[in-house]
Amino acid sequence: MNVISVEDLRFRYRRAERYSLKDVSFTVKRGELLGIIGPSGGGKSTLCLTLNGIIPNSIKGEFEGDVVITDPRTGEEYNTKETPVPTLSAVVGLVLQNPESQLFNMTVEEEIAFGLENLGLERNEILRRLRWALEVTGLRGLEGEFPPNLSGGQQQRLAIAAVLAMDPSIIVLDEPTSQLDPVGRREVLGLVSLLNREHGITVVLVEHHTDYILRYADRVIVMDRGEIVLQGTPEEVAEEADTLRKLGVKLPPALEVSHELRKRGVLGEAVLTPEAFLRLIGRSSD
Ligand SMILES: Nc1ncnc2c1ncn2[C@@H]1O[C@H](COP(=O)(O)OP(=O)(O)OP(=O)(O)O)[C@@H](O)[C@H]1O
Repeated sequence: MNVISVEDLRFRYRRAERYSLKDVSFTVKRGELLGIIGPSGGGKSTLCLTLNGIIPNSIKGEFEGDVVITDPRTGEEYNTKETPVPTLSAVVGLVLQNPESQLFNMTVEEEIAFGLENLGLERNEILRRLRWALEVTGLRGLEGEFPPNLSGGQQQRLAIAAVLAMDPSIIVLDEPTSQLDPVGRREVLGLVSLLNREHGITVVLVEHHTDYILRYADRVIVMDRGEIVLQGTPEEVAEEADTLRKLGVKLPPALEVSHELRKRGVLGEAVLTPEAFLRLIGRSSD
């Protein structure tokens, strides 16, 4: 079942000279983790904003094509240009780059409960969702903390908790780790994997760290200048290492090295992870 279906999408911001998205088409199946990579200015953030309808409903411009979101729980289909953003937000949660820009309440608990109170849910349901969001994001025990006092990784996990409390079946994350140190990045990407694998949440993840995308994504889209230039499984996309390098996409060292060794006839295949590389050259990764 496709939960996201994007067809011939073109978008130009008001007063912009060029289109930021050009003839973009792809689908995402229920439960998939779709990774989006590509150079700066390629249109990744713009694409994220089209997935919960902020474009074209709140940010206007020249919009052509269709983005259709299907709620896997009800089977209901929403064409984003005909659906209000709050309706779409209940199905597609959006997490942005900078956690600080998404946090504005006095405590962790208030931050998570904020959107819930506006939904008109019963007190018990609010508490159930609050507890679940705290638990799954590992923030239990920090309910009373002032969000700016949290670490970067905790702040981003809090932004994710606030989105999760809305109970979306799809989450779109636009470079959620770009402001984080390696510890924070591991925390957040670990949480994203958990949500996808253990909780069946469909994930669209824009991420500069290609190693994570190639390791965990089910499918990968590479964007450049508003267009999808490559699309496929991590293995298929990794086959195009030369194209990726030309675009300025940083490749995982295992892929770089094994790709070079394959070109020279030393290895028969290129691999995506250090573990696979060690196995290939006959050393266990244990
Ligand atoms: N609000 C805006 N108004 C006009 N043009 C914009 C706006 N936001 C983005 N753009 C333009 O749209 C194009 C795509 O930008 P976008 O931010 O979507 O790319 P990106 O791949 O997410 O880049 P980055 O990795 O730097 O975040 C760029 O040329 C950018 O200048």
